[in-house]
Amino acid sequence: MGKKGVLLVNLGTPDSPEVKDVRKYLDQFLMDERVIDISTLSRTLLVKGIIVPFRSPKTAKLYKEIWDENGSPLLYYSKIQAALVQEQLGSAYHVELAMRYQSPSIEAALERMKAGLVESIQVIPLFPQYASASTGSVIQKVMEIVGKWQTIPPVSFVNSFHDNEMMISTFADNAKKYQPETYDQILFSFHGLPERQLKKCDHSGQHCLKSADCCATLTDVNKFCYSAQCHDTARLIAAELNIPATQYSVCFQSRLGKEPWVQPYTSDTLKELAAKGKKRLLVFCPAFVADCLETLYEVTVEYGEEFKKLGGEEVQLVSSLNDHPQWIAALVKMVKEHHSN
Ligand SMILES: C=CC1=C(C)c2cc3[nH]c(cc4nc(cc5[nH]c(cc1n2)c(C)c5CCC(=O)O)C(CCC(=O)O)=C4C)c(C)c3C=C
Ligand SMILES: [Fe+2]
Ligand SMILES: [Fe+2]
Repeated sequence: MGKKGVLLVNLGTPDSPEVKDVRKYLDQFLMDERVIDISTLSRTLLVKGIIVPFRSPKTAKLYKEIWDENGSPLLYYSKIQAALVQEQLGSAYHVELAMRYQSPSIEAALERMKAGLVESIQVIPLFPQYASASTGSVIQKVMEIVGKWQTIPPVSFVNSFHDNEMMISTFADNAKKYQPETYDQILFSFHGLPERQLKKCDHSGQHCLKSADCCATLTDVNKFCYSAQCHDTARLIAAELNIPATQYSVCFQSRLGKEPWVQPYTSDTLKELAAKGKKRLLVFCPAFVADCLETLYEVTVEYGEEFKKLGGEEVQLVSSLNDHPQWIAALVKMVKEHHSN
């Protein structure tokens, strides 16, 4: 019997923190029609004419701040995750890691699986909450590539795992050493998304952003709503740590451009909390399964400085899932349960 193929895919990171590599990365990332979802002409003018030239030197500086002897933390931890999952699943499985943008590429990983004569391919986009710009883009890319093969093996996709029990308890476990109850407020800061993309994911056209807070509760009707899944992840982590609803806030970071993104923005939440006299914040970033630029720089450095300027004292990041044994066990379980279906 052939091996069962497992493809783990994260977002991607530049090959180096040099401007030329950051430019290549941003160009590939932001030219994705699911990320900047406007007409091809407008996207090309905006990305190639404005964002990439102006943003690349600034973003390169930030990457230099988080790049260490292991390279980009996102790639470093993703590789460890894949290696540990392979080790635990054993020789009946063929595990590959790919990045949606830059390297290692999805094309090359799928070719290696094909050469290894895998009998099936299970794809796990490493994003707990579904978004068209992340999970959707990975699924589309894999389908485009495999769709051109003569023999298309059984291919399956994990669509989201925002409420995965072992993932929830790994985030909770990572927080315990900080004694969450000693902080003034707990923040769940998720990667943001343009509001337009939330609405486009609502196939009923009846739900997302139709009323105040409609995207803050997960129901059967909005089960693919990124915002609702984020709120649900936050609720579950808070419940695991016995944090009452009044003690935590959900917010969204990393907005790009001027149009509205999912709210509240993390910056506004920091202002609001500082105005209420909150001094010490503990911050989870549960849209990411590995530490990356958005956790290590945006939260720790940028939001840390911003909050201090507002009169706050401390912004403490809860580290991501990285190589936590329970997270690796969660991935292994996800693979096995999926294959037994
Ligand atoms: C959680 C999943 C992610 C979604 C959804 C997502 C959407 C999204 N992102 C941008 C723009 C940028 N994101 C950047 C970095 C970045 N984004 C994610 C994840 C999601 N993005 C990760 C894990 C990272 C960090 C990568 C790393 O190398 O550490 C960047 C690059 C940094 C910068 O210049 O600020 C941009 C740009 C958009 C526009 C978008 C949805 C529309
Ligand atoms: Fe992003
Ligand atoms: Fe919604």
